[in-house]
Amino acid sequence: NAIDQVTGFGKGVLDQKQMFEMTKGENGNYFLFDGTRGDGIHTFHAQHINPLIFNLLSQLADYTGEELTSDHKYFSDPAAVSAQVNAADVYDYYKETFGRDSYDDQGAKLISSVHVGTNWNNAAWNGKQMMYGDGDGETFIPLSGAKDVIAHELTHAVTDTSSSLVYQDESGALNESISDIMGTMVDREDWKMGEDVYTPGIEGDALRTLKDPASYTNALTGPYPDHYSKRYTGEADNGGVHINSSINNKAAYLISEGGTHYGVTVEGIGREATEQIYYHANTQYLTSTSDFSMMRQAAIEAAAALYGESSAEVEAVKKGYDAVGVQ
Ligand SMILES: Cc1cccc(C(=O)O)c1OC(=O)C1CC1
Ligand SMILES: [Zn+2]
Repeated sequence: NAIDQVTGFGKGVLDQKQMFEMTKGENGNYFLFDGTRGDGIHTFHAQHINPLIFNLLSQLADYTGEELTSDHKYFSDPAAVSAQVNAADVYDYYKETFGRDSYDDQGAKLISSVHVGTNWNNAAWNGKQMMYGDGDGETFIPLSGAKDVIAHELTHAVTDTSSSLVYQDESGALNESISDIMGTMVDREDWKMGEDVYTPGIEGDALRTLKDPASYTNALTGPYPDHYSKRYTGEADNGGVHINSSINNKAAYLISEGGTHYGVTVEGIGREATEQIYYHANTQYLTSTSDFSMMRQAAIEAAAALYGESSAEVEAVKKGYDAVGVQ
């Protein structure tokens, strides 16, 4: 309860000093439970269990890894410190920006497990909790170190408790895109995804970019698609959910920042209106099988409900989707 809440200290994955809420147990040990947000934020150590096994244990037995304790107020596990701090920041973003109390709007406990697998270059929301790999040190450093990654994973949980967009083909690409959009909204400084934990040896790159997706390439399609006519139609990656997400990502970027794309000029409406439109589209208009055309319609309806039928916001949404070839 509240009296056990104390301030913890530690360094994050990027070696930054962090302070965070944690709990003092009866035996005087401290552990990474923040009881001040919803039903709590709790970070555990997965002991490098194989990711598939960990995922199974998590689904079948609510297994969450081992408690991380410290006999004083300093925590020395950077991956765990970053997971706890970034989860709290993302909780605060959803509460302050949209009035949403955790991913289910019922205060659901935010559980993260770090050190999943060995040098695992992945992060995931597994339907019950977040799982973070340590990365292999070349492609990734511990993935809980990036706020946009945690916002991406937690937005998968928001999507699963709202539109439930099926993680396949066009609905799956929208599921992915909404996670990227919220990731870049929480980590407000840029339009890149994962830049803080991706390829420590290379400056300025990222896992994906929303600003100019075609400037990055991937193994499946080469340049990421920035127009519906360039979408990937193969089977890999659940029908290209991490590929075709770039088409909707580009639309969102244009709606927020404006620009001219394939001859279509969009007057940007800014991050604040854009995040509201996508949050309302995801929680009130989209359904589990929505495709790109329905995404356009849902964003128009959300903008009209929020700002008026003949608002600049509605106009920007229409032009943004015109620019990426989605009617
Ligand atoms: C690193 C990674 C691998 C596979 C799936 C995801 C996934 O969560 O879709 C993933 O995490 C991300 O994409 C976050 C945004 C950087
Ligand atoms: Zn994702």
